[in-house]
Amino acid sequence: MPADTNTTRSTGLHVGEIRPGVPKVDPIIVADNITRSFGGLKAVDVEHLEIPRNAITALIGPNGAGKTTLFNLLTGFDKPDTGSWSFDGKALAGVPAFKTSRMGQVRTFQLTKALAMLTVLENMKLGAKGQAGENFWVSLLPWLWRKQDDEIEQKALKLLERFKLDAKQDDFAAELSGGQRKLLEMARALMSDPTLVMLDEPMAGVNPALTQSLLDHILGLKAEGMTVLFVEHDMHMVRHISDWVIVMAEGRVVAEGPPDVVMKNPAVIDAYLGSHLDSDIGVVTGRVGVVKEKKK
Ligand SMILES: Nc1ncnc2c1ncn2[C@@H]1O[C@H](COP(=O)(O)OP(=O)(O)OP(=O)(O)O)[C@@H](O)[C@H]1O
Repeated sequence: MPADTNTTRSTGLHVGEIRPGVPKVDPIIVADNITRSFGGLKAVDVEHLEIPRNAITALIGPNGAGKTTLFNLLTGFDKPDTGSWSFDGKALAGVPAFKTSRMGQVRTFQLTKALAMLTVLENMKLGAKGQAGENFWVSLLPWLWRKQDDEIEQKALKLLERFKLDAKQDDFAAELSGGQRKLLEMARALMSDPTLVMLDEPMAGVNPALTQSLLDHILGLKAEGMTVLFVEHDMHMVRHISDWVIVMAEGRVVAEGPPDVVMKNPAVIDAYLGSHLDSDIGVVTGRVGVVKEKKK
């Protein structure tokens, strides 16, 4: 992958004045009037939102802002009360999760108990799409599914090598460290050759020793032409890795823009980001265009 592409922040992603809901030059997701309530609580109330293609977008906001609920809606794991949205120009409302993933939109999952009881390689194989076993007629022809199984295994092993988990292929996923689990979640997502990868708190529980590796892998996805959308509380990561930041609060998009612009917005800093903006992990990622300003 070209080194400069890997570290260059994408700019010029939006059209016109920066504001919540601003149109993007080349959006991969376009969402309109998405609402989802739980009882009397409107967890998500998004009027218009566009996610830029082949860029890294962070979705941030305080606890309970609606980030996970929006993620669930966009990926078909939950149904909105109202709204429509498209992925790559195709309408997605009402499309279930397994179909959105076949269409190229995949999300990572925290390792559940059941998945933790499987080996690393078995977890990877579960991430493959269009497996022969899903097709009744093909499943009756053992030579067809055995060949496919071999191909899936080869692909899984290649990815495990890339994520430096090949030595762990026969270990139970439960035995992995927090950071290795995150790498496995990402590697498993790549089994379906996605165009959009949605990461759920990729840095949560990651030991600093693996931070750089994780960041490099995420930058690598973009360098390969994928789009990344992630929910994250780690503001250092958000500042340094994202090309675009979307801020949610109380279900709504309250701000969005390039990280340096959003994070200089006093309302965003005071209300949502707290005061830990004074240190910098630019040295870790080596990204160009790193935000230098420190909060006074
Ligand atoms: N299944 C549910 N049933 C009832 N209320 C829910 C459900 N899921 C989410 N909520 C509520 O919706 C609101 C938004 O929650 P959500 O998990 O989307 O926020 P979040 O921004 O992802 O928060 P966090 O950063 O803490 O993960 C919260 O008030 C939450 O309690």
